[in-house]
Amino acid sequence: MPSINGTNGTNGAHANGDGHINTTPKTFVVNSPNVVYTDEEIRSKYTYRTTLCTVEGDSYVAVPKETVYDFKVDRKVPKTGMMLVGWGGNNGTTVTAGILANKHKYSWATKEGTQEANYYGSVIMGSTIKLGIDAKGKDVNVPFHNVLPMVHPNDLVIGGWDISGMPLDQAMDRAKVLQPTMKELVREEMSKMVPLPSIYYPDFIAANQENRADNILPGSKASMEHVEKIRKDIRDFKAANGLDKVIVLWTANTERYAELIEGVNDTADNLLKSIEAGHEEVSPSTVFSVACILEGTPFINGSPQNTFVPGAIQLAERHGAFIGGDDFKSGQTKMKSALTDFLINAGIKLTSIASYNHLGNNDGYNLSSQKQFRSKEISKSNVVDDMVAANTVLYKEGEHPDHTVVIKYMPAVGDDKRALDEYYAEIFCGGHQTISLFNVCEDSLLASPLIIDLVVITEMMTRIQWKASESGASETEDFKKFHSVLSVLSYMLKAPLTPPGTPVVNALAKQRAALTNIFRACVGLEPESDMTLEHKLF
Ligand SMILES: NC(=O)c1ccc[n+]([C@@H]2O[C@H](COP(=O)([O-])OP(=O)(O)OC[C@H]3O[C@@H](n4cnc5c(N)ncnc54)[C@H](O)[C@@H]3O)[C@@H](O)[C@H]2O)c1
Ligand SMILES: O=P([O-])([O-])O[C@@H]1[C@@H](O)[C@H](O)[C@@H](O)[C@H](O)[C@@H]1O
Repeated sequence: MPSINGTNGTNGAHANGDGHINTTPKTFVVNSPNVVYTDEEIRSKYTYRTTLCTVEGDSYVAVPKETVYDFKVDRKVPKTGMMLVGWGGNNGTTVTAGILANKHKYSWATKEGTQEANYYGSVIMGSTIKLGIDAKGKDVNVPFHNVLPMVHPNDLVIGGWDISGMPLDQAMDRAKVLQPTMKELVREEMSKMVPLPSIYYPDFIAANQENRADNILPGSKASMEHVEKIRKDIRDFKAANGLDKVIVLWTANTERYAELIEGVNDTADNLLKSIEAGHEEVSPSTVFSVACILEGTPFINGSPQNTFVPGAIQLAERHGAFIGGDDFKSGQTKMKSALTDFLINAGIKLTSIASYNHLGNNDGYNLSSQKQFRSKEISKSNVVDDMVAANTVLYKEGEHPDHTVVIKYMPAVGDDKRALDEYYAEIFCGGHQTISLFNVCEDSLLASPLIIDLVVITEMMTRIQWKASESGASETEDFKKFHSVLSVLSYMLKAPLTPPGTPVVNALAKQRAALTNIFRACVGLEPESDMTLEHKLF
């Protein structure tokens, strides 16, 4: 029976960094009547169990509910391109250099000794999931990357756009993120990477970015020419590199919010008309999203602005194109979504969060402009809403902790953001707990692995289809794709975009569990409940 394997999954012994030979298996196959493997695909029959609650009188009645789904996973790992908007920025250059260093298995001298390339900070490449238990009841864990046949980041072909035409070796120097010894190893390859010219509508990003804008397409407002040029860029990149698939990800500057205007961006047709008419409220990121949707290329937004205006979401749904966002959840906010979850679920009443940071990179420079800061303030502030609303014991309807977000631009610290947070909470019988955090986040080194996770998971989602078993659908047809809005990406994002009308989950543990358990379901495995009854009932 074939074992599950990513392109680089290994099942054999391998040496750890310290030379220790580890013989623990890294791949697995599920032996179940509900799972069928062929060379082309994995089919699984999965019973999804939930509890339906209805109010009767002054109480709930909870009824367990079962829905049986068929999942189908295409096992062929495609040759995949990653096109970054903002490729010449701190994140774009850092993720590119990091992938090259891993691909070539580079190591470099640092003051602490020799550093090997790795994918630390990537949930897919750097973490494991519990597969089950062995005969002695001991947990068995396998690399997350081997749960399904995913693209290996080493195999990604990288390209993209930037309003700055600086070749990537120089842009990497401008970013001031990576060790010189590492940069020298990738410099030659990076010097041959030059961003494609991009669209630049000055009003959407800080005026202080104008000096970078030397690599721009004609036109300072939305147009169908811009849409078609971006579509052609994607097709040309795909053809030039013999790619099966391309994923586009926005890691360009944070834009101001676009005003939501009826008749302009409220529907797909109105948005297309507004682009045609060059409406000034259509942002570059929305133009990129429309181009990708029309090209059938998944588009992910790593920044906080409202790229996905209602018309863009409707267009994605109409075309069955995948979109996801918003705003990488890399350090300060990731901590917030974990700490808030822990405090509130421990019955501790969080009453205020003071969330300050300063940073000195170009992102911080752009965010020093109020309109761009406002986009970030929104994404950083809403991250606790679901956790607060879920605890009606601590919080009355509409009650929530005070929450302040401050970001300051301090050039001296560069990409090494300083996050200072104070969490203030009420505890037992009038007590208080004050948690102060000082968290130095090397922002681009935290964001780069998230870019990889977003791209690899998005590509994987394009190869998963489902149908409700009772739907009467035939064995071979009527399989459907997941909804166009990939809320499964939420773990990597501050302000997760969800299908219209569906709830937003920000709690970090729930987000990871959703991703893990959906992938487990695709190979017919139950969610990991952590009940470990085998260790309690004996
Ligand atoms: N930890 C993190 O670094 C982190 C976390 C969450 C979100 N973000 C967001 O990711 C984005 C990138 O962060 P960064 O540190 O790389 O910023 P950066 O300023 O270094 O890079 C942004 C790049 O985008 C380019 N650009 C601007 N407008 C463009 C356009 N219309 N088309 C193409 N390129 C364009 C700029 O020239 C620049 O090279 C920012 O929006 C930031 O808020 C970063
Ligand atoms: O660390 P995190 O909150 O996830 O994300 C970061 C913010 O703390 C920072 O203020 C901002 O400049 C970065 O773009 C990024 O958004």
